[in-house]
Amino acid sequence: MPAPIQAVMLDCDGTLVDTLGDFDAALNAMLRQMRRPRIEREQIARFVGRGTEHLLRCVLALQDGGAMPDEATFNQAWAAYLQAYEQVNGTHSRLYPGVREGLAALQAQGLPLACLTNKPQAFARELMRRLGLAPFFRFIHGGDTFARKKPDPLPLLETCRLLGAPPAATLMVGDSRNDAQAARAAGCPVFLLPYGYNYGCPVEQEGADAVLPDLPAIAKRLQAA
Ligand SMILES: O=C(O)COP(=O)(O)O
Ligand SMILES: [Mg+2]
Repeated sequence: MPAPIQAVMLDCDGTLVDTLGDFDAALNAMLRQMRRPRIEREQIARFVGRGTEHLLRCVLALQDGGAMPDEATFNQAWAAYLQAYEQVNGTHSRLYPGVREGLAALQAQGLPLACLTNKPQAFARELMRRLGLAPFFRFIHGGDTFARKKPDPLPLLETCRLLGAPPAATLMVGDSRNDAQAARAAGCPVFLLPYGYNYGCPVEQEGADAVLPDLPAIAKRLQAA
């Protein structure tokens, strides 16, 4: 770790919260409404992490032999999905083990924290509130907060600026190559957790500064540094 860490940004889906149950419920409600076949969780997990547009395009293309949806189909899916997700948000989600303790340990070290996800901001804020995590974060930023989303470095750079810490001293904690690529491009150090959604690939190959088992292990590593 080149510079002492002054602030931490944490991804949401696959890092803090196992949201696969919410994605499952909302996507299958959308597909039902569109009179399409259902999709299984294992398949959904491979599409999570690059935001809602990407998720919907992947699901529809999978069902249509790889053909991307036309605008009307996409717009229908988008409206149905957002409505369904808003209804289920948090109902079928659970925190990964150690998340609350890990966030408390980071906070106890005096580190300002931000949640930085590709989920729409309104859904992310409501989810954090429902799970009781909102008070840990100075900012909760989503995929629609800035002009571009991860793996673009922009949301990380903007969040660092708001946190008042230089990118080189702001740690990104995530579960996927989007987080690693965005962090690299922003000049932020990055730790990955192995239990989330990384397109079905092991996170060890994503070039992170470290892969650690859970959030408490990350807090311990920062304290020891
Ligand atoms: O793709 C999403 O909707 C959320 O993904 P993230 O929380 O891992 O950024
Ligand atoms: Mg993630």
